[in-house]
Amino acid sequence: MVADDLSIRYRSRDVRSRFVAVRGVTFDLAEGDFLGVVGESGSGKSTLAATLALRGDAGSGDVSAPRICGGSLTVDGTPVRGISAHRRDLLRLRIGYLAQDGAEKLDARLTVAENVAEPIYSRDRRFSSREAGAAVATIVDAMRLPLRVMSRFPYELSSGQRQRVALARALVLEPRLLIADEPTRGVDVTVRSGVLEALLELRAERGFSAVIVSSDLGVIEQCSERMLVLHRGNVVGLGPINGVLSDPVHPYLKALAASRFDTVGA
Ligand SMILES: Nc1ncnc2c1ncn2[C@@H]1O[C@H](COP(=O)(O)OP(=O)(O)OP(=O)(O)O)[C@@H](O)[C@H]1O
Repeated sequence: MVADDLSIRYRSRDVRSRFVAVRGVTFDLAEGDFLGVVGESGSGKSTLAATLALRGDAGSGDVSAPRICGGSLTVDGTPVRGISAHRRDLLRLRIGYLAQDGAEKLDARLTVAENVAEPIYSRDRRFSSREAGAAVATIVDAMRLPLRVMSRFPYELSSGQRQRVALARALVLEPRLLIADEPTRGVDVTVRSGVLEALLELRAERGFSAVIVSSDLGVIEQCSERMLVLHRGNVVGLGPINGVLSDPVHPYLKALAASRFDTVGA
């Protein structure tokens, strides 16, 4: 994936909220690379994540969806700006996407196993149920969830468990690229590290690349080598985490560097 001077805006009917939410993002992500995206609330992280996952507006007419308004985005060698909805849908199959509200979007009428299996059957209705069951159990287990949750309904789980179910759903098709917006949102601190370790183990096994969004620097440090820091829609830092925080000039980077020191000292 390559983003080159990528800018994203919303085109709400309300003129006051038609604005460029993310400006001039440039990075590349090689196979197996994990890139963390950090920033305070409203800095544009989810807007960027949805766009990278090709969930933005590509002629869908959805006015609430973010839209690329400058620069370019290339996924698997395909420039995505202006591609047809059909080609975009095919590309999407290679991307696992955990939206920020992924846990809330689980289907309350389906069990956990059915929710996780749903992308498999959306792709191929006649897929073998035995193979689908094995793929679901493997990924649910990898997300450090007890297998007994498979027969439960989402509302019977804790919010952190639901987030892990949503993450399992994003990974069940073994995507080449994962875009995970707050993968540890609501996840108990005692399990958080386990979930991030599980992602790293899966990377070692499957070799996928990922963009991991979090407002928590500790989460990013644990699962990625590089980070991109957003502040009010602008990139204020990009590179190896230690490098970005070693000599911060921007006030937000200074605050991030200080928070890291506090955490280490605590
Ligand atoms: N559908 C939308 N229409 C118009 N503006 C939007 C829309 N969604 C988000 N925004 C605005 O875009 C900006 C970036 O929002 P975004 O959700 O990407 O930030 P964020 O960094 O993910 O924040 P948080 O950590 O709180 O989720 C904010 O000013 C937000 O109000």
